Amino acid sequence: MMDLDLPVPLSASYKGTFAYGTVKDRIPKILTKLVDTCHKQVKNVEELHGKDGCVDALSVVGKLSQLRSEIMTDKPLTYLDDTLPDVHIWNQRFDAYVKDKGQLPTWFTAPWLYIECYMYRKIQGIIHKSKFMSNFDTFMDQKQRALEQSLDAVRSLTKFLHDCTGAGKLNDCNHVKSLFSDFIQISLWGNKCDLSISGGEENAQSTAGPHENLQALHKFVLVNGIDKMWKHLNTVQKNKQVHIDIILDNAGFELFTDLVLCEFLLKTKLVDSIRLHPKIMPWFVSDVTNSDFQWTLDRLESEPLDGVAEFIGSLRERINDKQIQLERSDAMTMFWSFPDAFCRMQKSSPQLYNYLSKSDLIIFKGDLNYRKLVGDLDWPHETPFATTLRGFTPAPLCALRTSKANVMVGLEPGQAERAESEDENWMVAGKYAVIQTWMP
Ligand SMILES: O=P(O)(O)OC[C@@]1(O)O[C@H](CO)[C@@H](O)[C@@H]1O
Ligand SMILES: [Mn+2]
Repeated sequence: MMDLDLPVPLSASYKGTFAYGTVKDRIPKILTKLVDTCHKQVKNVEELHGKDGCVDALSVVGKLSQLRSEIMTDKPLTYLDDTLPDVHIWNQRFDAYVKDKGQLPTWFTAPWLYIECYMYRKIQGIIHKSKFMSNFDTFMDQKQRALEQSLDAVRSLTKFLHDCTGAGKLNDCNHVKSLFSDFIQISLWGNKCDLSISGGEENAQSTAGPHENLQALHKFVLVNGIDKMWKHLNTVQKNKQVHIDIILDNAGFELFTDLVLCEFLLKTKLVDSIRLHPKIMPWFVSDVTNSDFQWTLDRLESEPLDGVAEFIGSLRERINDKQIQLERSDAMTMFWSFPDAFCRMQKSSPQLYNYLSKSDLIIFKGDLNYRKLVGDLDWPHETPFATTLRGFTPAPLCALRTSKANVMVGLEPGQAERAESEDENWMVAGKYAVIQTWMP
């Protein structure tokens, strides 16, 4: 598709849009919480490293406060001057913007996807440059609190998994297909538990999990590609071992729903191996890093109720047997925190693209991944999903996304209007969702 035909990128330059509200209100709120978290660290760093530590920690607080102020006053973004391995990518994107637009990118005028990703990368650069806080995960306490608040749902979902997949329960193919649909939807709705949309406010699965009311949630799934995925996996399974990839999103309850989905897919032998792709750095408040993955397993394997500890034990066996693998290499994980639409992956991360081209199915979790799949452009809602991928088709793929940004494609005529009439915030409240597939 020629660039001149493309819709405009979502941007905070359009007052009243969700992007505008995000940059004007939600991002400053996230940064306020971040400054507060780092301020609370000053004492700890001083106790460990004396005066130097205090000065260093206060410098981090000062830089984060300055970042917040620059956003709120729509100042230009700046070159990144840290030593993280992807810094050149970010400065290349900065130069390309200036060359293309003839002006510096600012928070309210540059594309929303670029400035929001840039913000989280800038935070990481500030932290990484500090002398004594360079490995501090500024969102760790929020992520860990969110898991603690979701424990009832974790226990309930573990029991649900156990009851559904116990001895003799997986003999009937139609029943397995029905369970496949359930566990895909459970992983989908796990995506509501995201700490960026909530501006860092608590957003755990504090009620019983989505498995308790899938029927009621069903009408909010606007595009449902479950049948296509079921047929695809069964077709592949007839000819070869099935390997899939899950591009993870949020830690906490969402990660748990993804692990439950993995267990179901492996136990039913629908899939033979799964690679999970975390973020390389703390990202969009609650996105899962390798460290988050590890402490989540460590925390839950000491959870005595409802078989949670035993479930984690069986997951660890699958990890040891390489049926479940967590991607750890920087070269493969770095891309997920670039500001790029996924149609740029083949150029900016060929190793990852070539790896994903061998996958039998790539499942993209969450809203930010969806925004990158479709380029965060203001597509008409009835634009076919395949069109919006703009050639990003390394393998059969599926987006499991609760909608938290005002971009939604692949709808039938009238669907958007009906949803809008039901709820004016239908695209941004995480209430509606898509299970959107692309199959060759
Ligand atoms: O990718 P996720 O965790 O489902 O959602 C990320 C998110 O909360 O952050 C951005 C807004 O700040 C949006 O993409 C979305 O609302
Ligand atoms: Mn997220």
